[in-house]
Amino acid sequence: MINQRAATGSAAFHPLAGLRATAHAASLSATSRDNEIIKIEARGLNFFYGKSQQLHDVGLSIPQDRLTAIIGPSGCGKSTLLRIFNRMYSIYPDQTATGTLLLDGQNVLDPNYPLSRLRNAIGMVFQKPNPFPMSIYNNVAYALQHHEKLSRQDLHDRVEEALRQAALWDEVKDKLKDSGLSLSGGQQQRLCIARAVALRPEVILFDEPTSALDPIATSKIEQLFYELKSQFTLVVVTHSMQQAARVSDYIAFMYMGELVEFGNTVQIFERPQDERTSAYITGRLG
Ligand SMILES: Nc1ncnc2c1ncn2[C@@H]1O[C@H](COP(=O)(O)OP(=O)(O)OP(=O)(O)O)[C@@H](O)[C@H]1O
Repeated sequence: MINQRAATGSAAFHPLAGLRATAHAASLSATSRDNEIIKIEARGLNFFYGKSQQLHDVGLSIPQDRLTAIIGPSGCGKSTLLRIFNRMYSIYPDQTATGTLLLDGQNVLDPNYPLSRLRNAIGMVFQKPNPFPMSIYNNVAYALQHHEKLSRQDLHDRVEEALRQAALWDEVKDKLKDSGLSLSGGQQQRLCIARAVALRPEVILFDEPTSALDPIATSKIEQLFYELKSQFTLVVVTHSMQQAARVSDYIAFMYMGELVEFGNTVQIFERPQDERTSAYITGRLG
């Protein structure tokens, strides 16, 4: 595997199109998806809400320690696909997924696959920041205490580590006992990210994580993605093509329940292979 981290970590932005600057583009074109370690792989994935099929034969490979953006018009199935990755749909009795979904080569749709393993491996951050109605400290400590037996000092260290990873520590270190709900929207979302990373998952799913935030808060979260992907595989559903161009290494373009195209970000924007992808990124579809 060719290591792209150095290039992605320092990536500047293309002044016109929002695509990353030349150095990063060169590294992407020199590295095909085949050279990546695949973290999640879907094969022949179908999804049904009751009898209504909303995903059709989806296949894709999500590389480890990269950011993959899922884009496409409203209702094309982006969130539905994301929620299969952690089997979140399975709490609803009428929702069914068929096909194969491999996490590190093991099929998580197999009923024998331990849900606890999936919960440990995959964290999720939602569109609307949803801190628990408790202190900033306890928002992060709560799940940790239930997952692991930690001494008081170790718990504190893990909370601090997670808040630092979410780029929130400096803003909250003097008010850890304040309510999580007293923070701004952007800070609340970073608190939710801290809550997710504290459990040390391998993959973090983000469902439209910035669509409820202002541009400055959005920009902080986008910067954070660069830090996080050195340790976690990130999958981000976004409505914003500009955001996908700014932050992603790979893009999955969906249309009407199908995965139309998957490729590295520069290829998708500069050389889309499918007419529907081309129409979407140029604003003719959507
Ligand atoms: N609980 C549900 N029951 C029945 N159909 C649903 C349900 N949730 C979503 N759908 C349908 O499944 C399709 C895909 O929805 P999904 O939310 O995955 O799309 P999306 O691409 O994430 O959309 P958006 O960008 O608007 O959030 C849509 O046609 C939607 O109406």
